[in-house]
Amino acid sequence: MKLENDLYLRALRRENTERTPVWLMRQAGRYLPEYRKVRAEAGDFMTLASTPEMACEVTIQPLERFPLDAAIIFSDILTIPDAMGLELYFEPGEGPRFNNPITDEADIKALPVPDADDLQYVMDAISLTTRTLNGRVPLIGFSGSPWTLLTYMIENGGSKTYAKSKALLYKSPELAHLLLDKLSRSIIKYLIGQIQSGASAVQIFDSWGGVLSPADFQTFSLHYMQQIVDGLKQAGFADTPVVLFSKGANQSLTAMSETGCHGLGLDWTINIDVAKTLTGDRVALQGNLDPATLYAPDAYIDQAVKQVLDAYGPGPGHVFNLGHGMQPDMDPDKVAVLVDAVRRHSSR
Ligand SMILES: Cc1c2[nH]c(c1CCC(=O)O)Cc1[nH]c(c(CCC(=O)O)c1C)Cc1[nH]c(c(CCC(=O)O)c1C)Cc1[nH]c(c(C)c1CCC(=O)O)C2
Repeated sequence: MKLENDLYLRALRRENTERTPVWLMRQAGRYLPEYRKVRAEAGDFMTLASTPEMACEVTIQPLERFPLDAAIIFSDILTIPDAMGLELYFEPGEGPRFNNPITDEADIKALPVPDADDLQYVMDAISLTTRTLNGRVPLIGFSGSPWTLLTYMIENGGSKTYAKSKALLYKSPELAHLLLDKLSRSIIKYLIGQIQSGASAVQIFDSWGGVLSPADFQTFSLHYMQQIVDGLKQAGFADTPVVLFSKGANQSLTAMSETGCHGLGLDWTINIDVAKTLTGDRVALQGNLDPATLYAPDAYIDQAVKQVLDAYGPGPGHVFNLGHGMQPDMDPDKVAVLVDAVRRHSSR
């Protein structure tokens, strides 16, 4: 499909753009009253995510308010563990949980590697959203990284210490590798299905890559993201941009830039000019305003946006974003201020 606005894809390919494209992680969600309305009609999160008409509607909601340069399909990273049979649900106020958590070695050995068909509702949501967008902006597909999905599966939800996940890595590394390998094979199929359904680029959320030491990050996270980048290329999707976002893993940015991915997402704890030096001209960079900046007065947001743009400089390969996702208590009007600031300060 011919895109009316392909700034995001051109920036990921490090081509010159007339201004810096912008989208925001978690741009659809609870900070938008129109999201909360559809969410209430759906009843629970999985009904919302697995009903293509609803997923399409909430994907497009932020684009109706703000002139964003990309949409990201409304779904969740935990759809793969769900399709593996763990049965995802959300406990209000407690975050994600599984009805069938992993309890022992046999559970890991018995896990299937789902096909894209086993996540047909995601494929249907992507095709419907691509058709509805009708070329307005690119649609981003996504998945969790193998390591980040492992943590949710092993901890049965979020964690502060990742004690069970790390114990698995150190006590039973072969079992950890078996699980990470099953996850990366599932993710390759899932992302191929998403691209075939209409996604123009894919992002891998390695939200908890930063809780590993750099050496463990290499062995248990980056190695498997590399398999995914290679797997997509081998399957004939070398032209579809892949963005890796490992939060808190800035020490490994150079290694990540050597995987053959197109772009790296940055959290806000590194200056983007430093990241540029570490990654050379190998990748585009996405980021990296501290999301908490959205709690600041408008003039502060405006200047903070300008600082990130100035630090990156005028060269190609920058996609503006936050360093992590939007929070439910953020004010939508502040997003308008941010997006306007990116457009004004980056016009060339
Ligand atoms: C770690 C992670 C998850 N999910 C995701 C990540 C990686 C990104 C990150 O690091 O923030 C990814 C995700 N989750 C969601 C999206 C939608 C697309 C978008 O960015 O707009 C994306 C890209 C929707 C969602 N996924 C979820 C919500 C909120 C649930 C709701 O509306 O009830 C949304 C909008 C649920 C979810 N899903 C997850 C958590 C921790 C939660 C919050 C639980 C809670 O606070 O109750 C796991």
